[in-house]
Amino acid sequence: MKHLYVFYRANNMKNNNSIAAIVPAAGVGSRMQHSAPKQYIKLAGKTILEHTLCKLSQLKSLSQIVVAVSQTDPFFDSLAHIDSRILRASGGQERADSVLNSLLFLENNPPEWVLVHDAARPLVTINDIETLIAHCIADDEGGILASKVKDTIKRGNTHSEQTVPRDDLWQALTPQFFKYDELKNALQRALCEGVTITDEASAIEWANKPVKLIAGRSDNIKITTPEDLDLAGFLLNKQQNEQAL
Ligand SMILES: Nc1ccn([C@@H]2O[C@H](COP(=O)(O)OP(=O)(O)OP(=O)(O)O)[C@@H](O)[C@H]2O)c(=O)n1
Ligand SMILES: C[C@](O)(CO)[C@H](O)COP(=O)(O)O
Repeated sequence: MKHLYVFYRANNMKNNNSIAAIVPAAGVGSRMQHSAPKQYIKLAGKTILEHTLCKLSQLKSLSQIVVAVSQTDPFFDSLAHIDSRILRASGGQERADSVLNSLLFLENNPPEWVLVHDAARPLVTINDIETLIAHCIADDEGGILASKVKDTIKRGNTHSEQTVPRDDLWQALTPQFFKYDELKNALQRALCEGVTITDEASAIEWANKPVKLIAGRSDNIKITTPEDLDLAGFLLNKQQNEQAL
């Protein structure tokens, strides 16, 4: 019995304050209308996914970088050179399924925290990620990068019916940073009950747990439609030039 207990502890105990990154990269990019999934479009010399992984690989605090890709993804092997911490998990039908699969992939040696970051957001800065992690760990609460809505917001379909007060409106960005157990349980339960989950915070909110809003740069855009490509390419080049100085 004692042996069994020791075996259980060794295999299921979380490393204190350990952090694994999860990168959902199994989407098809339907809104991009490109021949390949958008994460494999090349901008400023690298694919979007390579840019994202190069950013995360600068974070020494990460124990693993789990990338969820579709089962037929032919490109994953070409990413291994970026960082030895990169591991492959299976993508799912929706983004939330890809994240849950990645959490389950980590189940045998779970980290204390997970940092979930879209493959499609290569412009995130290390400074913003470190700020998010520091605030959440200091307060022992999960949170997300978000940017305050800047434009006047209208509600309506063909005609504007209302101007929506925006004082407390934020755009959700990634990374989103939560305790491993809390996120896995919330996501599993919410998906089981058929709740629509578009980001990790929506699962945590549904579970009535707090989500910190940490102001991040609004140019951490999610590359979604063709008109995002020129802007993202310009900003990636700018970041690379600044880093080279
Ligand atoms: N089944 C899915 C769907 C999305 N994603 C990932 O989640 C991130 C954000 O999703 P989104 O921008 O919506 O990507 P796509 O689903 O690829 O785009 P679209 O909705 O236009 O098809 C992307 O990095 C995408 O690869 C994923 O891992 N698994
Ligand atoms: C997680 C996310 O990037 C936050 O903005 C977003 O929810 C991804 O999905 P979307 O359906 O494209 O909003």
